[in-house]
Amino acid sequence: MKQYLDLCKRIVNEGQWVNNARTNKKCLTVINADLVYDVGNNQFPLVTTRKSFWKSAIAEILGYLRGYQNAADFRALGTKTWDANANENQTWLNNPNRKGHDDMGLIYGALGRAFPKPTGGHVDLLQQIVDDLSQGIDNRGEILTFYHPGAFELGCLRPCMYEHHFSLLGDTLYLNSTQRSCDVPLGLNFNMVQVYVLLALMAQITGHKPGKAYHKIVNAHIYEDQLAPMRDVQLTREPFDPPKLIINPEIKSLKDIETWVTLDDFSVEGYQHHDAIQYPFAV
Ligand SMILES: Nc1nc(=O)c2c([nH]1)NC[C@@H]1CN(c3ccc(C(=O)N[C@@H](CCC(=O)O)C(=O)O)cc3)CN21
Ligand SMILES: O=c1ccn([C@H]2C[C@H](O)[C@@H](COP(=O)(O)O)O2)c(=O)[nH]1
Repeated sequence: MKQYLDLCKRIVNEGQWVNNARTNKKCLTVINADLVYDVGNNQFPLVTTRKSFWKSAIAEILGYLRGYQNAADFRALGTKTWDANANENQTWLNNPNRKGHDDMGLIYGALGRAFPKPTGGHVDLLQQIVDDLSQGIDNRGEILTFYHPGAFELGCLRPCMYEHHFSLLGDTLYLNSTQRSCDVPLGLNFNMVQVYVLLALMAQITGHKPGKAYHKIVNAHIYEDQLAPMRDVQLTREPFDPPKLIINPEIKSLKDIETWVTLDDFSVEGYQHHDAIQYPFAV
């Protein structure tokens, strides 16, 4: 929580205004932030200075792991967070590659679970990583990437958290996640949860202890219409102690994640938080 608040304060105090053409809004921006989550010691990085809808964040990461590319599938899992990008962005609505209502196109897991090979065919990057890690193999390239510049025109948004690199040291699993662009009031609130859950789940299904997750953010910003609630409300509040995340120990394989896991398999213990803040969302 402290590292999140420090980043928010840094943007407010030192950020520079940058015009964003895609959203037609100005963003107060800093470059580079490195956050670390101690998954092994269950230091769940949940924001306490406002109510966090953490289940929605977990639904997003489950959808990515399943390779979903339709906002209706995300809604069925328990989050509406992709509705606007799928259905309200004029550039995407005008894109001939959009396959109709709720289509998000070739993004995130849809790419990572079927990454096109230059020689034809696809690779399921996630399945390969799970297979390697389950056998205790770390080939120093256990990288789940969602980044394919040739596919940008086929999706509603380029992936923000675009790469997750897993590493084994002995029986402990580590994760380095990289994010190119970060909406700190809204997106990061979710992304911290997702990096944490991704390492916790991958350790659980591959039979390892979770270690630390390292989250690198390149462009960290606050949109112009989010600045006042962040500076004048959220940053005036004192954080509470972090809660604990509990994951159903019956989740034992990637198949389990693909077939029966729901948000009921996750719970949070001891979550004390301040009131909700509704931040504006830039489509
Ligand atoms: N501008 C922007 N910021 C983002 O963070 C973002 C995008 N676009 N587009 C793609 C995804 C969608 N994400 C979203 C979308 C909506 C919320 C949101 O509205 N959150 C509210 C309530 C969530 C709920 O009730 O489920 C919040 O208060 O956190 C969060 C992340 C993250 N990503
Ligand atoms: O997981 C996510 C997904 C998206 N975001 C934010 C970061 C930006 O504010 C927008 C994406 O806009 P681009 O013009 O494609 O950079 O969404 C996030 O923080 N986390």
